[in-house]
Amino acid sequence: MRIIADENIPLVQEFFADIGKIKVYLGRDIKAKYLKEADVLLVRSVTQVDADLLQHSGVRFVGTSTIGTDHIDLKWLKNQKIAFANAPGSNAESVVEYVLSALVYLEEREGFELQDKTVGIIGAGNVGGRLYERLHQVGVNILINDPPLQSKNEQAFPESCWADLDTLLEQADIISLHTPLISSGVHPTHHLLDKKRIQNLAAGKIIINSGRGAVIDTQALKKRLQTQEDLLTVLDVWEQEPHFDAELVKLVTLATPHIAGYSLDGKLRGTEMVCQSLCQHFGLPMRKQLGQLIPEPPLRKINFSAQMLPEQGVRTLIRACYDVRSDDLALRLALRTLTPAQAYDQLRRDYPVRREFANVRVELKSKQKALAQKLISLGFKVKLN
Ligand SMILES: NC(=O)c1ccc[n+]([C@@H]2O[C@H](COP(=O)([O-])OP(=O)(O)OC[C@H]3O[C@@H](n4cnc5c(N)ncnc54)[C@H](O)[C@@H]3O)[C@@H](O)[C@H]2O)c1
Ligand SMILES: O=C(O)[C@H](O)[C@H](O)COP(=O)(O)O
Repeated sequence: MRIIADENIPLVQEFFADIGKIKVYLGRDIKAKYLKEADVLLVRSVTQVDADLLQHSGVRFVGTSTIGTDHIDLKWLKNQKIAFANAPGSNAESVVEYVLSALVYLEEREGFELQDKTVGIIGAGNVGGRLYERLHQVGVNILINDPPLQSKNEQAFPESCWADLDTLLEQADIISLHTPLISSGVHPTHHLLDKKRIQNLAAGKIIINSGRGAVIDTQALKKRLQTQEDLLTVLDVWEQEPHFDAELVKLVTLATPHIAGYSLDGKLRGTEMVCQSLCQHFGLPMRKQLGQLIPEPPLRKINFSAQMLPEQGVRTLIRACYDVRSDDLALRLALRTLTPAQAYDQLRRDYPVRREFANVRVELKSKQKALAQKLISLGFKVKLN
């Protein structure tokens, strides 16, 4: 089997070398001419997969080791009977940890307690649903907007959580977007936060977008931020990536180059899931397991003394695992010398190893039960001594 793959798929050789002959390219450089003889195409989100790329190829299976599929022409693949797999949920935990890191930063900077705020989650699937679980367990009030899910399964969340979009935008202090990018149909998400909704947002709201850039009309957001500096904004995703608006970066509170899902655990889960789907499709045995291949985390254990207060403990740990400020700073520094597209590709290619909270075992004294409960709710492993 001949496999063409994005070189930024981690452990691509380890997972796929015994299945076929692999040739890797930069995702943006994968061209139709390289695919003529190929059977399998493995991509990430930067490769547009459509008729232009595949119509003269022999590709029978396309895998994207990402959650999002807006870079894939799914309808065309289906019509051509080309098998397809993505990696649902693979990096959902990583995105949730990104949001938590942003929230603890904003909490400290702005001097509020998350427990006193209402968080509105728009899109409550793998990412939004997990975020709900984490925040709900630590006592945060939550509203949810997800019409497709609500119509399928009203019981997915308590009745009091469901809100229509405009009610959520009005009542939530913090709004976190986790929908796919959908441009047509009954529930499109393209510019879901349009000019009018952005203008109507009350001062002081926090907007976090780690879904897809074009779910917000970012030109309207830019205008609002230029005229009234009264919103706090965290943007991981942008319109027109990688050619995003560097002026908008200057106006937002935290700006990162689409790395919310970039924990090593999340990326590797994506590789493994696509490998599993490929093996299943071709009736091959799955010889590799992530558990055998994933490296040891750099931080494995943290020991807190009895003096550690719950709030301080939570912040310290979240930052020890992942501090979103470092990604924000790296982007702002890179933009001093590079174009947005150069900065975007370079920072994502050279992304430092980031591991998920569950890799860290926190040792506490047996009387620190309140802190233990909070940490478990946020995804850490805890041992009481
Ligand atoms: N920034 C990153 O690094 C990163 C990482 C992973 C995923 N993502 C993005 O986040 C998206 C969500 O990921 P997920 O794993 O939760 O996907 P998912 O498919 O599990 O959940 C998406 C949810 O959005 C809901 N939805 C669809 N249209 C909606 C609408 N108009 N209004 C409100 N809700 C709507 C769906 O019903 C679903 O419940 C992905 O599609 C991807 O675009 C970004
Ligand atoms: O959809 C996803 O899984 C994420 O957006 C993912 O993190 C994108 O990563 P990329 O493929 O752009 O490297």
